[in-house]
Amino acid sequence: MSSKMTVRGLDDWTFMVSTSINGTSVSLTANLLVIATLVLTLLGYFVVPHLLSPLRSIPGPFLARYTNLYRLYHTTRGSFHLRITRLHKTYGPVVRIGPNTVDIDYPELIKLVFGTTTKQKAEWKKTGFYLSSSTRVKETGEIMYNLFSQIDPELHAKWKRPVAKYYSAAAVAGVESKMDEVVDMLCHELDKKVSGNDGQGGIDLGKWIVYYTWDVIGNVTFSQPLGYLREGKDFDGTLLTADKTLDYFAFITSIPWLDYVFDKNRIMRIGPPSFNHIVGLSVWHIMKRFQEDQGTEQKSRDADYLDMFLEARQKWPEVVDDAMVVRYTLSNMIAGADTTSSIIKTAIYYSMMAEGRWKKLREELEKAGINGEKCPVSYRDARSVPYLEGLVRESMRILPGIALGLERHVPKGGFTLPSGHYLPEGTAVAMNPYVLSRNKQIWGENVDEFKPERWLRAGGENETRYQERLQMMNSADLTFGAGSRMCLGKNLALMQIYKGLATLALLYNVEPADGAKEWKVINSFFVRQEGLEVRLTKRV
Ligand code: HEM
Repeated sequence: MSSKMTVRGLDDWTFMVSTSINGTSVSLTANLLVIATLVLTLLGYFVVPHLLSPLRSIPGPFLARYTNLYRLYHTTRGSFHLRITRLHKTYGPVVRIGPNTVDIDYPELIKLVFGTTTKQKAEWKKTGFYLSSSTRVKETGEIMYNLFSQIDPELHAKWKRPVAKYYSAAAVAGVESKMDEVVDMLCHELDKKVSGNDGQGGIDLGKWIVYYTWDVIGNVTFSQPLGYLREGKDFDGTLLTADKTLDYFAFITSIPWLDYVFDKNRIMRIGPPSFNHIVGLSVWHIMKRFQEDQGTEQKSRDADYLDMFLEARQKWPEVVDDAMVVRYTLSNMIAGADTTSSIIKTAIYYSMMAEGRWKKLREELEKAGINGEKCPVSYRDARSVPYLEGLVRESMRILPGIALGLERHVPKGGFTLPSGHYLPEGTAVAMNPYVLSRNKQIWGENVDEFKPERWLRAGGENETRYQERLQMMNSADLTFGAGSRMCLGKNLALMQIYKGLATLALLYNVEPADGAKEWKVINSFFVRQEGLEVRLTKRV
């Protein structure tokens, strides 16, 4: 009976094939074949690897087991930090967020994964997540990696050595006067806004903060602000391009090879808008500096980063050529402005949303003997005020400037997580500063509350207990990364943040503008907030 059926089946099949030649059932048969092939291919490509994967016992969303498209989709929506926090609430400290990617919420593993000791240094290498944040040079087709995007540990160490010292706290003190010039420019422009509208209408202070940080980066790198404060707008489109490019970087991190289709495609570049303009700007400044150096005029200004990079070129000729100088300037420009403005905006937003917090900041500054006549406030003074310290640290905790998972590959030999899950060599492990800063074991039940006081010594708390608590909080703080790939510009960023906030708090009252809408937080490659509408009035 069954063999008959089979034969009949075969007959039918033959019939269909033969009639297909005449064109009657062709589409049905061909469709069945295509669908079967597709199903088998999909099974082979997505399902079989999952069934065989050593990560299959790790919990996570269903789709993420099979494809990185899950992560790509949520990253593209600009709210991945919220999604991943929810996933950790559902699944616990280990979540599989891609076929080969696991997000972990173990603050105690920061030291190991990011290699904070010499022995562990560079064992857990950066993944392809970082590669896209480089630029393909239009003219030569070369991909220009920078200090951030270079994932080869040896090359990275070689590139970093000649310039690391220029980012120390002492070296950064040398560019403070350049920062002061830009703080003055910011206040000058804000004063015009205040007197222009009598402080009644709203202004988008967030925009002015972005202009401030980009102009600071221009001034400390090239001794020339980029001009956004002066023009009062994104006059050359660079800031919009930067936003779009960072959105693209965020999108591509989940599937880095796609970058060779869209951006680093040698045959026909499809998109996104590139940082070529910033490369061009850097090259222009470098050429100008060469010409100036050949002139007889004595340099009468403080050294800027370009001077330092050119000094490195002289001292380390085997590593630093002209292209490397461009790479260094690009690291400053790409990594330094939007990250910093994001933290300042968060601090202003949370200060003005809670009754009296902005005022308290001013009172604490004044209590420390810092008043409006001392503006721009010196970094040293600003750092001496514990409340400002608490405000800045809390701003970085509640919304870190980078809120995507920082990824590293598991090294040779694999690694077993505290949960007992084994991760083989090559697994991508992500640690997200946003997730870590919501770990209740570290921060307590009120993790979602903005509370600068958590960084200060509490009433009744003795010094030893406070120091222990502080150390615990510090060890879970990944805002600037950790270990050998820690943020090189941390001192520069902190100086901008502290000086900017202290000066603004002394000179202006800031309140939400009448009828202001809720601001929008976009988790791009860096966190970006839109719509910080405030009512600004001058105080002194
Ligand atoms: C509040 C502001 C900033 C934040 C939150 C921030 C955050 C970070 C983080 C998290 C990393 C490490 C990424 C990783 O390991 O996966 C990093 C690296 C880096 N940052 Fe920043 N950054 C800030 C400001 C700056 C500034 C102002 C500069 C330069 C002017 C800068 C330059 C760099 C560079 C060059 C690296 C790569 C360092 C290396 O791999 O050696 N950053 N940053």
